[in-house]
Amino acid sequence: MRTRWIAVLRTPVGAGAGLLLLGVLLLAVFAPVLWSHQANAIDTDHLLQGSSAQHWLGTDNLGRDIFYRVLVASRTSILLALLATAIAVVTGLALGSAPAILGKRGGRAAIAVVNIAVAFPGLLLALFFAVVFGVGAKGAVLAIGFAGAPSFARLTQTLVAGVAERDFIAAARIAGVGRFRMLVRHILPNIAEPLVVNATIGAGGTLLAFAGLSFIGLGVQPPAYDWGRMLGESLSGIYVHPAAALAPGVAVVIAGLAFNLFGEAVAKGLGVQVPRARWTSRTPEAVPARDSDAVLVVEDLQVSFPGPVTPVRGVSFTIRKGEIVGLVGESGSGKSLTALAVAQLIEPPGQVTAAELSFLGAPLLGRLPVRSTAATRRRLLGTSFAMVFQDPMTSFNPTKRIGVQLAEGAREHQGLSRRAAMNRAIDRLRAVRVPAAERRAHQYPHEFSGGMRQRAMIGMGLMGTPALIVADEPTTALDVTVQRQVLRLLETIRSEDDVAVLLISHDISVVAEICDRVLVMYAGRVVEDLPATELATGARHPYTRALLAAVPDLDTALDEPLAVIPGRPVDPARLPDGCAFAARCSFASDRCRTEDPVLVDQVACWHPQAQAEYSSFRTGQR
Ligand SMILES: Nc1ncnc2c1ncn2[C@@H]1O[C@H](COP(=O)(O)OP(=O)(O)OP(=O)(O)O)[C@@H](O)[C@H]1O
Repeated sequence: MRTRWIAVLRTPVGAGAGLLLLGVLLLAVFAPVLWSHQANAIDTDHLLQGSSAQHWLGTDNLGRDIFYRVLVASRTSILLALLATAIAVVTGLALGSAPAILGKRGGRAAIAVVNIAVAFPGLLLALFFAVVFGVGAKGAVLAIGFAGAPSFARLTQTLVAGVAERDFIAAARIAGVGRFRMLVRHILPNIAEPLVVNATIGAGGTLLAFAGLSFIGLGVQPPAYDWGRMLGESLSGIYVHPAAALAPGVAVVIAGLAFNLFGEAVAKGLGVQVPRARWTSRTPEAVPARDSDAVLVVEDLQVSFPGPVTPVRGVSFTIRKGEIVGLVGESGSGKSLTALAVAQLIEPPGQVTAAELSFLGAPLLGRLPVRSTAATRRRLLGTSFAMVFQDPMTSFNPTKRIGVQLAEGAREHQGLSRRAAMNRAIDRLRAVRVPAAERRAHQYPHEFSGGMRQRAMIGMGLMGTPALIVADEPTTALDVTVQRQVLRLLETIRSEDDVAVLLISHDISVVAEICDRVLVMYAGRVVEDLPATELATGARHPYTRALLAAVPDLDTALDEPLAVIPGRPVDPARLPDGCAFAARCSFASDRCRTEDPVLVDQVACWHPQAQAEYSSFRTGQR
């Protein structure tokens, strides 16, 4: 990051703005020390004089030198502007990050407050607060600070929401990191840069606003003086002594420009822009897992969004100890939403309902059973549940060392000391075959290769004693060799530690390679559930068959076009009556177009096909 700032200062605009700002700040520090005497010296022989060799910009009504007074006023003007900016930023940061800390209701209230405050013109707010806090420098600082807060609150909200979407936040949430800690350690470091840049630009505007309040007599009071006050005092004589009125005005413009230009140059150089949903559910009674080996029981899971649109429509499955279950389907079939719902990562306005959603026998939805608390539910997920995301680059917080990120959850849930947690992190990195684990633990995510980052992500899941790893397209961003290594690693973890795995992929050949069972999803439903070994011969749903037929292999004729599934996946907002796949299915009958088939005997189809061998698909890799 430091090198990027240096690069900005090396550009002509960056260097110019930086020098100008440095000059203004040095002036604010040293001018009162060097020239207070000249600025305050009263010379009754030279009252209200124009420019002369002795007084370059003339004198005021007490014969004081305007030039030196403009220089000396720089400290009050800039200091008060910086103070007001600091108040605006801190208040804005507190208001803007409140939704991330306060949960659903408090968050909504904070957003409403910000929305209302933003709707008021800043100048009106400043005048209102100036009257509330009283006339004078203190009142003006508070007034301008609070008047500037809503725009920083909105900026913070936008930035926090942007970071909250990232996978490393989801990973930290699954690891059970608390809201406050999440904000301080994961979110704020990632939004600090745009905030600082915007605060710098904002300081220019604050300087101008402060001069405005002093100009109309609500800011700095005599005998103190700032540029605004000087401007106000000399305005009446602008036609006789223009320099006396123009000089403080020019000073405001130059100082304001210095902050603005510098902020803009840095924003441009760093690529900084100058400007979701929580858990609700039906409340089923706690249903104990019916199967003592069941790690995850999902019964009639629905995920919906306002529209209304229900991209996941009644998904049911059970994953048992040490089982690897594949969830496969085209893009948009609802695989990721299913995984996110299981991980409790669907945010409002998204809604999750299920007849049952339980993990290791504990219900994840609805009212908590007696003697259970939200903290125990969080701890259960934090220690026994792991999620691996598609993009290993976004899965880690870029500002923190890998080892620290792995250690964080262990410190929180297992109460390990800093050193013990770091030792476990190194041990887990070794377990996922990261070479030179001790050295690597002290490196940042960008120093890891893609495959190594993905393995480190799996290592993060292994910090506790996971019973289930949900891996959402864990190999899609990796090349084939690394993809194979990651799949092998998941398989090894399963066989060594009896960990269950839900592997999500749009690639049926990846799923077939390591899974025990395959769930095929289409338009938010599981349309077929079958053992992976039966994929080649036992698939009965026309959609599963179409997915299999679209996988090329060494026997695929090179001179013929690759098989594709005709048509496009359905839009969850516009589901047809009957079977959602009917429009693309060559076996569809009138019944298919009017009646929606349900999963019976592991297949949801009115015309399940007889078992057959697929020439173009092999599961022989297993
Ligand atoms: N926040 C949301 N609001 C409305 N619709 C959404 C939202 N998130 C996802 N969807 C819709 O839900 C459907 C299923 O999305 P999901 O991400 O689960 O698909 P997927 O099968 O995982 O696809 P991919 O492989 O591309 O990730 C998509 O049509 C998507 O547009």
